[in-house]
Amino acid sequence: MANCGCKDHINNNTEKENEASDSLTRYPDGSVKLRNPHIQLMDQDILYHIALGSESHDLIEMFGDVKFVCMGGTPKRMETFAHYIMEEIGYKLPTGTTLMDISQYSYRYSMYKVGPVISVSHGMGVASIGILLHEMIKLMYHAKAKEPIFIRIGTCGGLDLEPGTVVISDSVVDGLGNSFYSMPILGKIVKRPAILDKKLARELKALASVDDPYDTTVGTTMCAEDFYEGQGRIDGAFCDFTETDKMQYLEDLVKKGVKNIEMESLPFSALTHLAGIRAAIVCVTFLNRLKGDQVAAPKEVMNEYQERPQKLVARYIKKYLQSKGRLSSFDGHGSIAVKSPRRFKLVQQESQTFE
Ligand SMILES: O=P(O)(O)O[C@@H]1C[C@H](O)[C@@H](CO)O1
Ligand SMILES: O=c1cc[nH]c(=O)[nH]1
Repeated sequence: MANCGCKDHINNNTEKENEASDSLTRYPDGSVKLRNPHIQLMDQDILYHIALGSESHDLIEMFGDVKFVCMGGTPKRMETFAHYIMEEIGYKLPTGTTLMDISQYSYRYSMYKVGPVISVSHGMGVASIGILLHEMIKLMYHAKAKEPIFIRIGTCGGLDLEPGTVVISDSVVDGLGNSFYSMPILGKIVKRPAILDKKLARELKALASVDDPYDTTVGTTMCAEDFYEGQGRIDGAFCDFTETDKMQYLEDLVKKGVKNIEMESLPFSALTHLAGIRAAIVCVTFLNRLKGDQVAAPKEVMNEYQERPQKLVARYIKKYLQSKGRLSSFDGHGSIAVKSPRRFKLVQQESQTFE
């Protein structure tokens, strides 16, 4: 039975329904099946916002080995993560080369590939991550990547949590408490259940160490449409509610088990679920929203906070690769690098078919 998105169906999927949905979203070898009959009929599929295409690039050769697609808001964070994961999985680039921003000439997102890991920026908010998700899911399909796992490495506002706490989402709600992602399509609201992989969330939580000098917790994440009024802030350019109204709303969220507020979790959980892709969200809190609205921590503190979700995700990736005996098997294959910044620019421009 099709999942209509109401709470009963979201929470009560039977094994049979799950199996049926697996066969809709995956080929027997684990590669991603698209729920869109039109794509197969197209001569080529241009992944416009990531500057790749099914005819202009050998996507199987470039991305067929991808196992993890990690995404986060800023190009800088995702470049940092690419270098960090390279170090952690013991990957060495050939001398004189550097990681290449594969999507540089889209001028939209930045993407890096280190062995089986993609690190890509998604920008801010539902629309921006939604577009990237369409193209990353199609990229996985064209590349015939097997059972890829998507992880969002983000930042957020915490609710009743010390700043710097790591929150692993196990469910997602919108500002009205609904756990589906709704958007108008052809003049009608389409609701898609926002579901994350609870097992993956537990596996990530198990990798938090008692020696970490911060807490790691699991809970519900609220996805807002906006940073200011949509997150109950009184410090935007507009505000028609009082501090008391705001505190009532935030305290009510706490009572309902909401641990953090960010801006991408709804499309991220809904579209990965619809594609049959296991997915998790790991965010660090920049502030405790019960104590204020302004993000005022010094830059160095925020930079260190942002490393925390990256550390947890790196532990997971390392453990996974270790379990497959693949941790120290990287010898220069599987990453996308360029010889020197100057040569890289020339090569990219020569091979660019669209901008
Ligand atoms: O992954 P990021 O840090 O972008 O996540 C949150 C949600 C918004 O995109 C942004 C707002 O500051 O941060
Ligand atoms: O409060 C915050 C902090 C970071 N990102 C958000 O969306 N909200």
